[in-house]
Amino acid sequence: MGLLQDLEERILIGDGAMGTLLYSYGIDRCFEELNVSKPEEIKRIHKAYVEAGADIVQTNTYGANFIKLSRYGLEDDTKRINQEAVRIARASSDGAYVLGTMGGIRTFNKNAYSLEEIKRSFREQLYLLLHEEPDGLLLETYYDLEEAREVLKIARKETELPIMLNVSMHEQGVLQDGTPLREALRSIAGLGADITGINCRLGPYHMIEALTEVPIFRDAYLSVYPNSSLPSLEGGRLVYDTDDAYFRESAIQFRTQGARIIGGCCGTTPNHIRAMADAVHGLSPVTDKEVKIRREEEVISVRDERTDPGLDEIAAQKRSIIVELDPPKKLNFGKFLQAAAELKETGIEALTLADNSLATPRISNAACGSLLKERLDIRSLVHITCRDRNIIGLQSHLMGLDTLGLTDILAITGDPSKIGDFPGATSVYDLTSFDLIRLIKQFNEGISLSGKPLGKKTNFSVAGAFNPNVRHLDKAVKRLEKKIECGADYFVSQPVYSEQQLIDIHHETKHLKTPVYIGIMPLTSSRNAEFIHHEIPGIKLSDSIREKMAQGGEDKRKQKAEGLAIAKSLLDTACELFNGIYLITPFLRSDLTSELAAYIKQKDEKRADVYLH
Ligand SMILES: Cc1cc2nc3c(=O)[nH]c(=O)nc-3n(C[C@H](O)[C@H](O)[C@H](O)COP(=O)(O)OP(=O)(O)OC[C@H]3O[C@@H](n4cnc5c(N)ncnc54)[C@H](O)[C@@H]3O)c2cc1C
Ligand code: MET
Ligand SMILES: [Zn+2]
Repeated sequence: MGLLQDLEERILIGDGAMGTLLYSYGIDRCFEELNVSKPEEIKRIHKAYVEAGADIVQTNTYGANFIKLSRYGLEDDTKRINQEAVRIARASSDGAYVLGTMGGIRTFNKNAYSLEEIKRSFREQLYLLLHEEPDGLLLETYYDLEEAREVLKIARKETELPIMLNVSMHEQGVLQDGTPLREALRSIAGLGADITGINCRLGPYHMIEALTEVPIFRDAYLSVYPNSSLPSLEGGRLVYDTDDAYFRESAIQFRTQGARIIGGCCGTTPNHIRAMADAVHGLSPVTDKEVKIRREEEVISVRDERTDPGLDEIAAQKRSIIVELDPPKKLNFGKFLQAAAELKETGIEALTLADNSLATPRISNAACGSLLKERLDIRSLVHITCRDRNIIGLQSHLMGLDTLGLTDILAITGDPSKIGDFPGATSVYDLTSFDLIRLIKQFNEGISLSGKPLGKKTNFSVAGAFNPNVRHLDKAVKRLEKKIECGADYFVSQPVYSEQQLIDIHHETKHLKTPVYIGIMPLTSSRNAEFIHHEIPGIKLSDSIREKMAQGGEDKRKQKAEGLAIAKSLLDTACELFNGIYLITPFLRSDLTSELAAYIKQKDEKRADVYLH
């Protein structure tokens, strides 16, 4: 009898975790490779599950695909690892069905691998498994519905063997893109999976609750493979609680919810499987159930009114000056506040607050922005890098900024940590700057990264970074276009040190509908000029600028005067071409940027005079 005919009659028991039982071989090693190096061990585990009552065993091939094996340099062994896996499972199955297992690749980050790469890797493993003639396929732990659908289409085309596809929920009843579980499973059944359900990430409680909202489909059986519990971290290892009695009770409830295959995922052991097999032994499958109607989706229409126009809106209409003032590296806040107050007097629109620029810790810019707002009524443009926070931290930070009323954000990748004070520090990069811009705009719709309602729509206006100091300006502009597609409202550029470059940038960006704040940073000394010329990638100062700065010698007043004269000359051109001016304060020298801001104001007033008379 085949698996599907058997399922018509009765509930079948799946096996439990493989990976968890192999932790003793080292948490960072490739468990699938053990099919080749320790086949007896894998056999022992399969046998233990069959003895415990599993009707179905899955091959130890969860990550035996090109993408995952290449993390261990084992991609050339894909064939052998998969071949051996089916043979081992068959040899230890004692008549239980053997399913060739393939695991999902994508987690929350769709960009980590392209769909094409995933499909190629999947196809290879699929053919290898099918060649060994398993009794069916198990596609499991799919967090990403798009990926699940795509690989299922491939598998369905290639084989008539039974296919089970299990997704993993982001949270109870919802996938990571916000799709309700019910819809996700329905769509999988619609693509021809014979069995569909859930596995991993959550334990029995949330899976039972989630299944109450899922009907018993006509065209596919339901499956459920819970984790044993939430894991805790002990001595660098994930440790799961085990409670067989709880699993016995849970199996009864899975049956009530219409599950036709009941197994276990991470943390489960043969004891859990035995408990569940005993619990449903001899009980007929449930074919009818009352489906809980999902509570109405929370409708979010609340949005705080914005009191100020966005910095993009201002620059679209008139001169707008923003000034970067880096949060202090030390806990003395006085000089920073004093500089901010001085700059405020010049009538600038906002201060921009870097996020640990040059990968060096500074006082949190959210704290600085909040203080500036409260004490000096200054608007802040808060930079956010993708370097220092994972997607949990980034979302928490965004919620915090909204709570503090800091609604202007510059979304950037961040300087590489190896240039900073802590060269060995890990860099997170869960998101790219494109993803971060998209995420912020999603917050403006009141929706978190996972598609969960935030209870309120945020009101962020988002800038992207623009680095024109590259060999191919057109490529940099293409990045801007992509950032606009992601939702960027305007751009803020790296400093520019040549009039011709200002003209070129204007020419290349004037088709964009979003304003550009062009960066101008006064030079402070000849050494500073030489450093920028030789050590900052992409920036080349003209000979005449370097000579002028060199003429200042060691005389601080002369240096200042030269630096300001050069910046003013650049501003003469920049102000003709761009409404948005971004002045960068070097080393908290707000005397320099204050003077430049005043210079622009004066020029603009003069120009208005000319225009009026
Ligand atoms: C206005 C401004 C403010 C900044 N503030 C901070 C800050 O507060 N904290 C901080 O740590 N860093 C800051 N940076 C530095 C910035 O994060 C780094 O320069 C980073 O390497 C580039 O990030 P991005 O967001 O500008 O570029 P992205 O467009 O996200 O670029 C990401 C990657 O692509 C590369 N790239 C960009 N353009 C091109 C191109 N044309 N061709 C090929 N490759 C390209 C970049 O080198 C980078 O590796 C700031 C930069 C700017 C312009
Ligand atoms: N079924 C596989 C195992 O138990 C994968 C579980 S989900 C990461 O190892
Ligand atoms: Zn799992």
